[in-house]
Amino acid sequence: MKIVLATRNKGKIAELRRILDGFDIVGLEEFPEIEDVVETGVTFEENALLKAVAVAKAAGLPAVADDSGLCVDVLNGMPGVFSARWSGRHGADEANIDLLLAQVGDVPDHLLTAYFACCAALALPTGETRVAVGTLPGSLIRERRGAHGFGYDPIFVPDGDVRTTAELSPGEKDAISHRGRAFRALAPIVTELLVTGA
Ligand SMILES: O=c1nc[nH]c2c1ncn2[C@H]1C[C@H](O)[C@@H](COP(=O)(O)OP(=O)(O)OP(=O)(O)O)O1
Ligand SMILES: [Mg+2]
Repeated sequence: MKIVLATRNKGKIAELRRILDGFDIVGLEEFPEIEDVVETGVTFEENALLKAVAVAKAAGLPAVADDSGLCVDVLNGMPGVFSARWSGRHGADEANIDLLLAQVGDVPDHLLTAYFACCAALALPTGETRVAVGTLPGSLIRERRGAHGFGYDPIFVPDGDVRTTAELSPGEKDAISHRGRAFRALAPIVTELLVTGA
């Protein structure tokens, strides 16, 4: 059974196609008529469900969506659900990083703890839904390092490593990432719902 990947973020698409290896994934590029979903929620779960439900209904197929972001402790969890549009323009990764680093410019290094969060959502055309979450704890650095990944990866060092998530190989990132954790938790739920209808 085909599953639509309800995201237009190229970095996520690459990761999710690896993580959901074995599922029959079709991209949103096969549904050019489906409009972007406005992310009006204030939690990752709300936005992930908005995206999955809208695409499942529009495509008439099961859809999975990801809503994710970077939560910085000294900023009380911001940018959080606003991560993609933190600098005011959606998906402007470099401007988002610049603004975030300016905001923590006077914060001592040892207080730069943060975590990535992801909510993975599945929706059926009937409106039935499931969600799973994953997080990756770490801390921020003030200079960009690494060329892999996307978004805030060049300034995020996961706990237990000295490299940024942009310096990890794709497989290393998938193994520990918030997205890997969320979608590996969702995968058996997808199988159960699609195969057995339970
Ligand atoms: O592993 C990650 N490594 C680095 N940065 C990340 C990661 N995961 C999320 N992020 C950041 C990127 C973006 O600033 C925001 C996601 O925002 P989010 O609304 O979920 O995605 P999006 O609008 O780009 O695509 P879409 O909504 O179509 O799935 O968090
Ligand atoms: Mg988005």
